[in-house]
Amino acid sequence: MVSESGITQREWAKQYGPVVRVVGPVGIERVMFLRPEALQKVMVKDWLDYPRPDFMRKVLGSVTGYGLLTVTGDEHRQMRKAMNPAFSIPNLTAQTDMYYDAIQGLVEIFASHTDQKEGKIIPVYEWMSKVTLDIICETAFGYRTDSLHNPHNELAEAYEHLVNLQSGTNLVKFISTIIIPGMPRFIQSELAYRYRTIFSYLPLLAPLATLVDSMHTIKRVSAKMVQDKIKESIESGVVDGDSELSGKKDIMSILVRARTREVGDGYKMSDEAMMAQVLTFLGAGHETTASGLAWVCKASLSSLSTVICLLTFYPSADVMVVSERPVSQARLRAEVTPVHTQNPRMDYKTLRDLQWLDCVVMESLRVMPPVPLTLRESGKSDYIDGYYVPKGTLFWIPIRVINTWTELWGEDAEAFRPDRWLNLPKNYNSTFSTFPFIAGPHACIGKTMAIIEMKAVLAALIANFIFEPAYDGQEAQPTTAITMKPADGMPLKVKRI
Ligand code: HEM
Repeated sequence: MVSESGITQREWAKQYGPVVRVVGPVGIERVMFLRPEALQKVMVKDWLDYPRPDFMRKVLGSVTGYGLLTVTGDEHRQMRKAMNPAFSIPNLTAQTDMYYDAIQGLVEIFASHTDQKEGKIIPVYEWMSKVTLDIICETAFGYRTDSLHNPHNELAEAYEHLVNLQSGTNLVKFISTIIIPGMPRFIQSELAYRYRTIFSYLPLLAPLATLVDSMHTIKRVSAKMVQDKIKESIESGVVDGDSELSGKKDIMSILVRARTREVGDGYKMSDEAMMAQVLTFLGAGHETTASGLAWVCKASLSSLSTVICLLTFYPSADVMVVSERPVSQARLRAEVTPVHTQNPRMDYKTLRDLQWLDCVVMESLRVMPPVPLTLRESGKSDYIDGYYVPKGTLFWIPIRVINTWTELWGEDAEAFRPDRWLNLPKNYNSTFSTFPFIAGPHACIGKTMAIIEMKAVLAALIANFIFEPAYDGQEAQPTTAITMKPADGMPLKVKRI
């Protein structure tokens, strides 16, 4: 069993093909399907019959609240309908400029840390985490965190502790405690917070001490953000019928304005649901984008690091051949620099239309998806892809395996090769051939925002800096847990251009 996320499943797919069934230690059946028709049935057509498993909702709920990421059925449908307008293209277009104060801060910090000759080794993931936290707080809540300049920002510190808990062992410990009846409610209580240090003395419960402590801070800050938004909307006299784009453009302001209208069948988002969305956006939209950016930096910012990265991820002779193709760095800088020089605050449309930037970001999300795997459970017995799947079966939705399936992407499927996006495989399916944001009613609501945000940060970095491996033989070290972040914080040598 390989510990890196999605790798074991990939080996199984290579050995057994697109349908794999595993019987676990206590007889629990797990299955994995790769073909588009099977994914279409489970994730799109019959999605209500294949919900997220209960334990997964409890784990996610304890960190991201009971918002869009955890609710299901009708409640999910209503909530999603209420939230979709806040993620519309016109709104994203209006929001893109809000990314740039944080991006400019990041560029200035990197510039002050580095020079043109020697460069300096910078823990890239740490800074990606700060810039994405500042961007999500600004765009989602109109709240200035400025964790880039404030190393002790309480929200940034709380998330750092929480994210550092991510490991396969901690996840197993956490799942086995969270399924105890009453536990999800208990760990959110004041009592658990007051006596949290006791957890650290009990090996199975030790990670809970950090979780309870961090979540207490995150919830306190989040509650203040929601209260401020509601107060602001009352003071500014939000009236029924205000359009999404009138007034403030952050997502919460739009949701507060949307509360003055019903989305049909009498649904209006409660204060509690608003609070859950804050936790959801912070939990789902921050670490994922930070990891995505860290991987794309490693994969694309210098031809040298691209070679090393390819050798590291995929140490095979084939890949070495691939890495000798004219690759990303020079091409990306040549594309981005003239546009960036004209206007460093590139708008939505410019970022969307830069072709090689798009290839690089999409290829990185394909090969190193920040969420490498998710789960579903069958609520009914049925045939899928010709196989009988009984009710109660656990499904791996093996995002990383789907993204690098040789049957579709060819023999070099695991190689980072952005130019494949200029000539997609004949049987490429835009919904099911790459799955970093999954598909169907539970598909990532922040997909377009995440891609545009990654492009904006990457474009600013590539126009200003050269990135190289921090040391000879540097290897990519993906963690194995819910998200796939670099275990070593991804140190890279950064030089000013
Ligand atoms: C590169 C960055 C991102 C990646 C790879 C990513 C990936 C995903 C994936 C795989 C899911 C489905 C999880 C499941 O159902 O098992 C998801 C759901 C979700 N994501 Fe993202 N995400 C990213 C960024 C964001 C951002 C920026 C936001 C918000 C601002 C966001 C908000 C959400 C929400 C609310 C859901 C739940 C959707 C629903 O069930 O209706 N994500 N994301």
